[in-house]
Amino acid sequence: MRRAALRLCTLNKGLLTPARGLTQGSQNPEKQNVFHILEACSPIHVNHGVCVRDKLREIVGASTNWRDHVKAMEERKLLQSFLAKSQEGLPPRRMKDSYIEVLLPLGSQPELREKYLTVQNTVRFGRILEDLDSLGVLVCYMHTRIHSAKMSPLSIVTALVDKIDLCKKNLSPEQDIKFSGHVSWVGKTSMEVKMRMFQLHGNEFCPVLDATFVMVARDSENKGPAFVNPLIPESPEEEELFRQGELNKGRRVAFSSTSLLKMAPSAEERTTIHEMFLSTLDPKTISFRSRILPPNAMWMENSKLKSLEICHPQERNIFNRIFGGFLMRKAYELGWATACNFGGSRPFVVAVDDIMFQKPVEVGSLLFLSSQVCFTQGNYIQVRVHSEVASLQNKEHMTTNVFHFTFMSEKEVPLVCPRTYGESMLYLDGQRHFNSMSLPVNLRKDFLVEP
Ligand SMILES: CCCCCCCCCCCCCCCCCC(=O)SCCNC(=O)CCNC(=O)[C@H](O)C(C)(C)COP(=O)(O)OP(=O)(O)OC[C@H]1O[C@@H](n2cnc3c(N)ncnc32)[C@H](O)[C@@H]1OP(=O)(O)O
Repeated sequence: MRRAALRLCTLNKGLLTPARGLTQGSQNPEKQNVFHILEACSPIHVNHGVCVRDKLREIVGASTNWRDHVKAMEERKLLQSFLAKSQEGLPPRRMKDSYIEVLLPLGSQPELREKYLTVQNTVRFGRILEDLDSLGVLVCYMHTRIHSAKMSPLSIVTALVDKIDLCKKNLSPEQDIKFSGHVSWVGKTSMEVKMRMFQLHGNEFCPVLDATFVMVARDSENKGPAFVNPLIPESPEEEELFRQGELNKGRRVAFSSTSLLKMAPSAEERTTIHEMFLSTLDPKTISFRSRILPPNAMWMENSKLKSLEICHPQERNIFNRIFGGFLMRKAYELGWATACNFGGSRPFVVAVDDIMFQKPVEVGSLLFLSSQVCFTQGNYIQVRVHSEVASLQNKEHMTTNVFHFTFMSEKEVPLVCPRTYGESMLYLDGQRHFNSMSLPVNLRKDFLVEP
């Protein structure tokens, strides 16, 4: 029985109330044609849709031309001396110090809308993943900023998308979207960031998405770890958020230590797999070797889709590696196509969890994405996308990311049947991811988030 699927976005009312000077851009008609970063203390208004990235580029001094990227990285080496020797040497920060809001004016900028549009007149979720990634990093730069320095000595990278839960709302490409985010927990070199997304309905921004990312600070050259400012919770709500961050870290450690790559499945899981195996034996032959598909089922291997990306400089991030958001968009779109192909209708995403960025992807890499359905139940399709890069010298492949997406189809989908032991482990891993969410989701017509 599925325990959970979709968490409702709940706004912590009263928490991190915007400071003086913070405005909701779309309520001001004069500002509707600009993309805002609305920081708690100093609102910044920029005149085009990539201002979060421009701001990030400014913070780290990234080059805008690829031919200058080596020089820009050389200049960043000089910032090493600004790195703290210990965390205690850094001033503590409050949650509101990193709080920012960003407005995506889809409602008023038709040229921007094109980038976000699906053929079904909904918003491309892959684009939202890119925006969340950039915003998460910007939030961390707000937390760690050195007021006296123009550039940050830190290289902040995405380590994990812990989870993204979507609320039951249409995402219209014709209404403004607002993002907000702040640091909610810090370790020594890592920061948990909570982000929310809202869409304008009438005069009100309604919550549509909750996301938790973990970012890691590295030195100026992105070669070793670097300390981040401590975080001081200021109210009972903030203390609760901080405590939750601590628990999240513990949960991740526990989840990873019981990984099927390290430990045998539980007794219940073994029974599940054996029963599935028995259901695929041909009763006529009385043999373990003749396998047939049960009714309304598909072999897992037949659900696979693959793609290849050549990682051009255009897709680089501010540290001259491939932008995490781009990797997520590509994996998401392949995952969506896999679910679409499997379920025979256009599915919509209900949750994303545990996207681990294990290794950076270098510019120029060949990125191999491999996607498959690993678990299904009712209308739900759990998809796993594995990405690896090939070294051109020795042809070795190295895993860079594993992505987990939960989709919902309009109609009931076939069972997915593992044939080998390895596939059975994928099935159980998919089931674990599927069960790790919190509330049941009922199929709703107004819940449409497409690629
Ligand atoms: C005209 C255009 C021109 C444009 C030019 C510019 C173009 C701009 C376009 C893009 C703009 C936007 C870019 C914004 C940047 C986006 C970010 C990225 O893309 S980033 C790209 C995508 N991302 C990447 O490429 C990252 C790839 N991954 C890595 O590099 C490494 O795995 C690692 C650094 C993340 C961790 O290395 P590891 O050796 O394990 O490190 P340690 O053992 O030292 O631990 C350090 C801390 O990390 C913690 N921790 C670790 N893992 C996890 C986890 N899974 N879960 C949770 N926590 C984790 C660990 O607990 C510890 O915490 P603490 O106790 O100290 O507090």
